[in-house]
Amino acid sequence: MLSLRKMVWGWFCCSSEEQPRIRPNKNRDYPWEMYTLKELLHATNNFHNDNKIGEGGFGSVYWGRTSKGIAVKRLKAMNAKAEMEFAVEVEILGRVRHKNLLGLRGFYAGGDERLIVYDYMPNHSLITHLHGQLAADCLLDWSRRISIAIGSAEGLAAKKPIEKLPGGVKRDIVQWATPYVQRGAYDHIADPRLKGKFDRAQLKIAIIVAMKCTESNPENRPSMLEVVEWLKRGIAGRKKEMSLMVKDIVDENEDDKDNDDDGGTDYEGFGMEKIAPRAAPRRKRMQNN
Ligand SMILES: Nc1ncnc2c1ncn2[C@@H]1O[C@H](COP(=O)(O)OP(=O)(O)OP(=O)(O)O)[C@@H](O)[C@H]1O
Repeated sequence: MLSLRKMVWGWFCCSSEEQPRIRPNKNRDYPWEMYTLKELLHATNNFHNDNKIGEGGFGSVYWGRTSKGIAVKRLKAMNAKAEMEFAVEVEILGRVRHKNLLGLRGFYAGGDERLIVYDYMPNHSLITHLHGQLAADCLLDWSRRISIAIGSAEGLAAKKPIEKLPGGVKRDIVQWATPYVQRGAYDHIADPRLKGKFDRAQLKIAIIVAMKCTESNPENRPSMLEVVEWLKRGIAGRKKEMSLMVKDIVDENEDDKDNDDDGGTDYEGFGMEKIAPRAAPRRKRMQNN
């Protein structure tokens, strides 16, 4: 992965010409198109605010119309990080076609403007369905949630090489769940809106896999192919493996506590704010699941 990073860095970092260095490859390794700025300005009504459909860490996303609906991400301030985001996104997403991965249609790079063009996804994001404005309309039941988890893992497994999360990001994602895992109280981690309607064995494996994926040491994390296999095959025949994984999680948590000298999380280098860890939930009755 490092070599890929360097490669794309080299392509973009020093580029100040109007023409981008990436060009469509005639042998079809790269199926993306190169758009002109004029085409994308026209499609998005000059990036009109009414066309804006979202905002991410690196820029705004606009709905646009060409022959079909497109979403155009317009990167804000061009700096080294934004160049990297652009290069990695075009290079990695552009190479992979998978039914569960957002299709990258093409890009524009010229001067200070970096635009990435995707298929338009009309059904909103997963987070909108789970916690946002659509959460009240229709509850995603357990079987749909687990099939989305498996589908996402399959999509990520297809998208290789993929960078592993750097160490240190664990707490914000799953740290709050650790005390429950230590006590085997998996039910407490489930979304209360499911009202207990979930497959307990699947829930348990999903939680353990999520925790393994965020281990501090990237080398201890499973590959996405392993994740797919665990989520699909479940606990059957691997109880021992599961209990070893839980032990690892508990041990790692103890190590984290020992190394934690200021009570905060070290996000330096990730462009994220320092966030205080969530308070451990009050101890409840032990549950064996
Ligand atoms: N292809 C798309 N179709 C429809 N809406 C999209 C599309 N791509 C992005 N969006 C909307 O724009 C928002 C911002 O997307 P963007 O990819 O910039 O950021 P992100 O994935 O949320 O976060 P990050 O910047 O960290 O990658 C999304 O949350 C979504 O609502």
